[in-house]
Amino acid sequence: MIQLAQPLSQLLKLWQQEGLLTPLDRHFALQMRSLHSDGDDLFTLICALLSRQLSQQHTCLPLTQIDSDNPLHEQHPQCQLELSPQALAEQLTQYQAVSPADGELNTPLILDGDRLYLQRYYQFETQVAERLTRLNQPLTVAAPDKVASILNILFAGQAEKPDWQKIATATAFSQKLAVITGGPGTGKTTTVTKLLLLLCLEQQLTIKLVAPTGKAAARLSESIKASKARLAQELASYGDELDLEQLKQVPEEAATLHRLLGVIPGSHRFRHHKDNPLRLDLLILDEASMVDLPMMHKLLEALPEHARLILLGDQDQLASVEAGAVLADICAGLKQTQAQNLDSQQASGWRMRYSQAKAALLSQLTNEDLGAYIDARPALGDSLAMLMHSHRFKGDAGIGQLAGAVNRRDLAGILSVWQRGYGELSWLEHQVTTQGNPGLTALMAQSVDKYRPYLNLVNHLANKEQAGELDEELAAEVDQQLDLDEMANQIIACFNDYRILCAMRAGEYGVEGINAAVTQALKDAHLIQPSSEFYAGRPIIIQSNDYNLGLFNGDIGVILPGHGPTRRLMAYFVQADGSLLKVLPARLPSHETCYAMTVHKSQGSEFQQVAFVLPPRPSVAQRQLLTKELVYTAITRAKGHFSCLGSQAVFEAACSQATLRASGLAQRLWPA
Ligand SMILES: Nc1ncnc2c1ncn2[C@@H]1O[C@H](COP(=O)(O)OP(=O)(O)OP(=O)(O)O)[C@@H](O)[C@H]1O
Repeated sequence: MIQLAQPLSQLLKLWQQEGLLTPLDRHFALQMRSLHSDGDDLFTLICALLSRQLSQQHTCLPLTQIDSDNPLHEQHPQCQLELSPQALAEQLTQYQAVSPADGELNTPLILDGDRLYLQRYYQFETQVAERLTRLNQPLTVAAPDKVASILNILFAGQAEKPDWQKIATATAFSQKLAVITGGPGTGKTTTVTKLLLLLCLEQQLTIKLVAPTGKAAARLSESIKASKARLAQELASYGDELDLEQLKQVPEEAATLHRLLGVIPGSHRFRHHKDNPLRLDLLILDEASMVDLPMMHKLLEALPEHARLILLGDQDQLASVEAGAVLADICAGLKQTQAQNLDSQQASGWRMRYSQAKAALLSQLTNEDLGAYIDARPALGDSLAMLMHSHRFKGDAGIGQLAGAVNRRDLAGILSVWQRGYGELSWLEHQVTTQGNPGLTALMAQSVDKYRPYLNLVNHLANKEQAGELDEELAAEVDQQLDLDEMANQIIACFNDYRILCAMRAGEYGVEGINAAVTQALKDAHLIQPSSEFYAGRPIIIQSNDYNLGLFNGDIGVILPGHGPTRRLMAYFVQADGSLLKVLPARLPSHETCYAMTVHKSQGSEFQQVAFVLPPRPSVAQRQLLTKELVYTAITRAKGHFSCLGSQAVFEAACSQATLRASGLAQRLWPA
């Protein structure tokens, strides 16, 4: 059944040394071998492969994807399987540790068709699918004509036909689950704000807004506030027809998911769960693409049975850092092959699928003809709404064009966007020689220039600090005059104008190398004085959760002189509600400098200007991480300017590779 060049325990060690397995993968396999089999090599190998899948953020091991000639993808294969996937599946069910999906499920491993799961992940996946399917149900619309007339006012003067924002609002109003997806600037927040106003006009609901990170929650609050202000202006002339006072009732404060679920310090469990559900009628979750399968499971478990759920996000962005690609799986049923793609509005490769009843109701509410989108098997389609048209990247603006071409994996299109010479795009070419890399030197010069306004503000504040050290009374006076908090807010906002995003962590062109290089360049330009670990102006990113302090993985802060006569250095963070959190540097959980950060960590954030760094000569392992979702996410973090330090070959190779996460969720939600 299995051919090995050496005893398996030696091979496991070798594979770990070669980076083909993590230490955890090897230990898991050895543990399972000793607990659940009498040293069976096939079983042990399969356990190692399953654990490796989980380490690579897949939720299961599809047996059909195992390369029987070279299961570990080694350079010189040392292991061969002599079983077809079917025979392997049959063999697996012989082991006591494996049970079939329709069985008792009290074994550590579950085999569902050709997919092998850890029991826990099988349960996460099936329960998430079951709850989403249960949420996919229509709500009674008591007064459809009234709702239709309000929608007409909310979406008056829209040129787009059909008006997908209006349809999305009607979908979310009339369905217990709504998933509103779209790229940056397609109007997700605008749509949700109009929906919230419609709900406030029609019903009394307890509504909560959440996002996966503090940064994303803060941005959601800001966007909703801005959108409410725009809406108030747009609707000013409709005061007789709409009770505009209700706009004030539209909630705008967003919390993090952790905060909503109630963190219990020192525990992985949350205060809210199945037996202590959240107290709300409607939950709106933004940046849903960042939520992994286990977290989505926890959230759905804590959602009270009667509650409605709205997910917002961009299905084309990087999948979650941990296992699964939940939002992409939810949208999977709308993905079309070229031949099925009948209509230019959905030219992006997506097409809506409505039941007859839903299409009729949506047509009644929106006066849009949706007959072309009726599907005999709509599955989750009635709950989905996709916004395709970006209002941010107007006309032929470069960032939007580039993001679109990358998303379509259109290499000729990508090249032509770069060649058109848009002012908002710039390319820095790697020219690595023994003398150095002029491309990197140019990136450093650009970064000194872009971080200069931020550091000038910091130094302005630090100079006041010196005045404080000299004289306590004067310091107190300066405190009053200055409103330090306001200044800290300004400084953090200024820091967020520019960011370097790296494809990877390690190496000269990863976050570590680029941070060291920028620190040196800023020091040479006399903008910072990094004589000790903490210095005024050092930006930091938190790397673990500290529930007591209220700091979470990915939170970004800056080190600044604090209040009071001593003006000790403090780390300042803007929290989800916009308030400032100040922490003594010595108390910070693990953190690192963040002039540069990974693209993964940048999800949920936006910057006026982004510089993206690709490695000049990626290793085999690094190449696997370079995907079109990574490049798309990096580009769409930029609002005003995007530059890339790279080489054409690496950029194109990354854009040619799409992320594929093994999961059974899409099939459960969209049965064939
Ligand atoms: N139908 C529309 N017509 C004109 N402008 C619009 C329309 N919808 C949205 N906009 C504008 O586009 C910009 C982006 O809208 P919005 O913030 O709602 O998008 P979003 O999808 O939530 O973006 P992000 O993904 O960045 O959060 C806003 O300035 C908004 O005013």
